[in-house]
Amino acid sequence: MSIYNNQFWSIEAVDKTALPLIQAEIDNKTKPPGSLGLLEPLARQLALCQWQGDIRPVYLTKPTMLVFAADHGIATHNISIAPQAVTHQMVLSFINGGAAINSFCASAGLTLQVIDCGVLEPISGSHDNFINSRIAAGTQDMSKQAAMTATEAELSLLQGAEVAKAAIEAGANILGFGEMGIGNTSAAAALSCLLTGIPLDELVGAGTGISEHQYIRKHALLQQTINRVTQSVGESPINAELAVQEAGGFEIAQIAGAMLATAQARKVILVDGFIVTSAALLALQIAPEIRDYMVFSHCSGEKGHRRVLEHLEATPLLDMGLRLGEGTGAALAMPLLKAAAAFYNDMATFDSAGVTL
Ligand SMILES: Cc1cc2ncn([C@H]3O[C@H](COP(=O)(O)O)[C@@H](O)[C@H]3O)c2cc1C
Ligand SMILES: O=C(O)c1cccnc1
Repeated sequence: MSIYNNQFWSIEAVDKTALPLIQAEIDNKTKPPGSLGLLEPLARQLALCQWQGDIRPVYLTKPTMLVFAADHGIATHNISIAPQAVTHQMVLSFINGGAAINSFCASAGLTLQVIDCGVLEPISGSHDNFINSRIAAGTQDMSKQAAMTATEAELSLLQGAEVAKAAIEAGANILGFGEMGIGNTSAAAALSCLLTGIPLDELVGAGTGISEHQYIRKHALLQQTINRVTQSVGESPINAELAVQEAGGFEIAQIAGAMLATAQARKVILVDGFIVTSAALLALQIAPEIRDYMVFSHCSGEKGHRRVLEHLEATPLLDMGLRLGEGTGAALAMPLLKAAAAFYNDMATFDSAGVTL
């Protein structure tokens, strides 16, 4: 059985026959219909994901942010503002609590875990909030050859799934996904292009904020990558199995595996920015049913993100020009999920409050 097929993952779409009952519950709240905007479909989605045959409160238990990190061969071409060593340095900062994602997780009440999927230099020592899930010391340079082998790609999906399962077993029923990996806006752009057929021009952005000079080099390297792959495969878009090997990063592939395991357990997936969305594209191609469990937290300032969200017909909760990654957009959206659950659970109905229209 192929890991690139939902027969392997057995993800079940949510039970849409529950929709009228859930919608009626929302419409009975003391407010004009639809007046809570995007919070309403959000509450509906949470209720559908947790549906057990009758109307009951929705719960967000031990919300957890998983930040997957890895290095990228393509980054040796100086297409980021930072050298590859910064991936390792930022992972240490996540472990030590000093990064933006630490601040936002603390303020939103999220548990944070950091996962090394293939940072060049391994992290030494053991740490409470750190998981070693290494595949290799960075991917190969995708402009010249496939980023990873078939075995590495499969292992990435499986190991990512294990990380999510462990977080769910520890009590989480909602998982946010973040990433760290210098050069990974390049991997995300190439992967999104290969999976969707969206023109590369619309997907290559400034990442960390590179110069025009660097942008031209980044674009050329990504075009070289797409040409190399489409010439060898002979078609475009290509399937998830090939796309992840050719252009995936270890963190992106593990995020896709973790998302698949999250939906398999019928738990909610909180998608971050451009890079995490490229992992979502991968997971969606493997099991389209996963879509029901995905909440798109924000639209990043990275050029391709809006285009990919449009392609997915996804409405992000926030649009704040964030372009950091790490899971920051997902963490910032967490209070909105709590608010959606709160109004769904606690708000009075017209009957109970004695309000009549
Ligand atoms: C100090 C620093 C902290 C970061 N935190 C997230 N990223 C973000 O930037 C990287 C992607 O952009 P590019 O493709 O241009 O390298 C990823 O590591 C992403 O998480 C950071 C980048 C830097 C430099
Ligand atoms: O949207 C993102 O995920 C993003 C954008 C720029 C840099 N790092 C991440």
